[in-house]
Amino acid sequence: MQKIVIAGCSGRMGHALLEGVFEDDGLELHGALDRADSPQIGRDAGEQLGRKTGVKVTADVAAAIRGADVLVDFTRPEPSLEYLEACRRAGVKLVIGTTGFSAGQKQQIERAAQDVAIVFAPNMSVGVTLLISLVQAAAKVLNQGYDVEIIEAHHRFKVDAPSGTALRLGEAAAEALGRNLEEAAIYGRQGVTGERDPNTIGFATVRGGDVVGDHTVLFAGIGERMELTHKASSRATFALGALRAAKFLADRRVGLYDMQDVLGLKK
Ligand SMILES: NC(=O)C1=CN([C@@H]2O[C@H](COP(=O)(O)OP(=O)(O)OC[C@H]3O[C@@H](n4cnc5c(N)ncnc54)[C@H](OP(=O)(O)O)[C@@H]3O)[C@@H](O)[C@H]2O)C=CC1
Ligand SMILES: O=C(O)C1=N[C@H](C(=O)O)C[C@H](O)C1
Repeated sequence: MQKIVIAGCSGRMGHALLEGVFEDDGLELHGALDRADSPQIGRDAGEQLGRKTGVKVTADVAAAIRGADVLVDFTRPEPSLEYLEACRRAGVKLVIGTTGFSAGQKQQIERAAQDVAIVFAPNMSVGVTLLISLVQAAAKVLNQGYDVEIIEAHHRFKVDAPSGTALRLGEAAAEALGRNLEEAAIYGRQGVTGERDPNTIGFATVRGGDVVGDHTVLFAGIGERMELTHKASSRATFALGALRAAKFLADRRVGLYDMQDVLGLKK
């Protein structure tokens, strides 16, 4: 039985993860973290889902992870890095699904992975993990005369843009095309922009309503265009992927992994 701590347990993904843990006989809810000023602190972690778990929501990370196997984090970059350091010190493995990290913050995660095993991925769904490989394959063939544009749509509550997934898809395309995404990326256009630079990779962001998460990678040439699209219709897909990642970590002591490692898609 793997002992799981859920960080951000009162959030949208927190609830999906709790449901996933309740339905999995191989997993046990060991701890539940939320922000110190959350009204859920001190309440049973299952209360909002009509369940009694015996685990109280806390902001005390050291107490929550004591004796745990894996912390699963879907929060914000700042608390995520705080949990990362606590887990590194305590030898507790991590699944990090949070997005919106800066380059420096991502390096902090890389460094921590020298001491503890971590799965870090901006999208834990099987479909998007496969999409990353498909984009790499497509970009290698459509490497001349095709403009690459990435379009994503999410719910009105999302706080970071472009999505972590869109950025990862951009990295996959850039790598396959021999480009550096930092130099190639164009985040939105306005005014007299001039003709499109063929070396760029464009990003377009849509926010509205309850869209769970849509991503399209467009390869647009003269006379044809190809679109690779993934649409998530439930957060359960991300939660199941994250819990699969937690199980993958059972046999790993240190190292930084992504969902392609978890699904065995790396050559
Ligand atoms: N990798 C993947 O597959 C996926 C990644 N994500 C990412 O996961 C993250 C969370 O998404 P979502 O669940 O929709 O977001 P929510 O806002 O619904 O949940 C975030 C949770 O983190 C808590 N939180 C926020 N700020 C702090 C803080 N300073 N300290 C401690 N806890 C805090 C929130 O508490 P409170 O409600 O009290 O503010 C809440 O419980 C985002 O970065 C999102 O992009 C989302 C879906 C899939
Ligand atoms: O915030 C969300 O909801 C999601 N965030 C992730 C991202 O930024 O890529 C993954 C998913 O699309 C949902």
